Amino acid sequence: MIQIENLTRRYGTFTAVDDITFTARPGRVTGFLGPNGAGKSTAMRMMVGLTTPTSGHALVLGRPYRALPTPARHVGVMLDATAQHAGRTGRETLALAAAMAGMPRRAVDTALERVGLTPREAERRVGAYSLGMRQRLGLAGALVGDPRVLVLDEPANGLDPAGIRWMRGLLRDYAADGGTVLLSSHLLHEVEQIADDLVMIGHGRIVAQGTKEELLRGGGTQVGSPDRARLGAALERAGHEVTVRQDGHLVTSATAEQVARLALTEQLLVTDLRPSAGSGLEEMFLQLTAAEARESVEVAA
Ligand SMILES: Nc1ncnc2c1ncn2[C@@H]1O[C@H](COP(=O)(O)OP(=O)(O)OP(=O)(O)O)[C@@H](O)[C@H]1O
Repeated sequence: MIQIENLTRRYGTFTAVDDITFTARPGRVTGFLGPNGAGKSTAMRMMVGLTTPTSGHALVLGRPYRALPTPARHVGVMLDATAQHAGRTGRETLALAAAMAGMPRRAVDTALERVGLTPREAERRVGAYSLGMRQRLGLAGALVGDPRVLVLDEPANGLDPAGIRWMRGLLRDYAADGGTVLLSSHLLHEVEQIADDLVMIGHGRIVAQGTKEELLRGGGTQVGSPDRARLGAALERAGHEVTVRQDGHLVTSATAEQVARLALTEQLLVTDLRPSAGSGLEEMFLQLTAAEARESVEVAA
């Protein structure tokens, strides 16, 4: 379990992480999603004691990370897979991580097996690894202490679709055994494939959070109609939120059935009616982050 409460980090007058609160639960993979510069890495660094919060706190397994005895036995951390020492072999890198976690040497082989690096690959220098192999090695380093919690910054970066599927399987199994996984990404399709719960941030602030299903449901209904203006007005009179998309479709908080009933009552023609979630999390993510950007422009103005 990771509990983040009112976590804030300022650099001078710039607020990188702005009062975020969420919980990553055991048995779940939580995706921490946001565009570049949204504050994900800063928040994760605060979770693992590398950056001091300006205010608020982050608890891992009920304690601040720094108060955990032998933290690597409790929390597996991968912040930057490209930062590994290029001159060491994969096995040496893991042997060091295992020693620091106070784990026996066989933990190295177990971790290598878990991430699918062969003994031969493990004998090669990290400098010769592809980005995908480095991600696997980074993940092995996080797993070597057999922790109950994983904090992974952009773990899918550089993985091909088969690699992403593999990682999804690994993290799902880990969560199914009761583990807690928090992973960040700036790519929606990655998180969509891997996570159960989502926390989206933009400009340091949380713009949406919930289960993936909840957030998809929250996408509303899209409707096409030659009587768009009248249908939009009728939906608003009935208390539903309505926005007009660039392609002229309405997106409303009403369900498809509510739209259909209203159109029938009002004698309006509907030419397209479907859950807006069909357009994927991506549109919602873009809308949310765009809204966040507009808001900060307004605040700044
Ligand atoms: N030490 C620092 N001093 C000043 N500003 C910083 C510092 N660390 C981060 N920032 C700023 O905080 C903001 C958030 O950065 P952060 O790296 O947390 O974002 P991110 O969501 O992880 O982005 P990315 O996906 O690009 O890694 C950025 O504008 C960054 O420039």
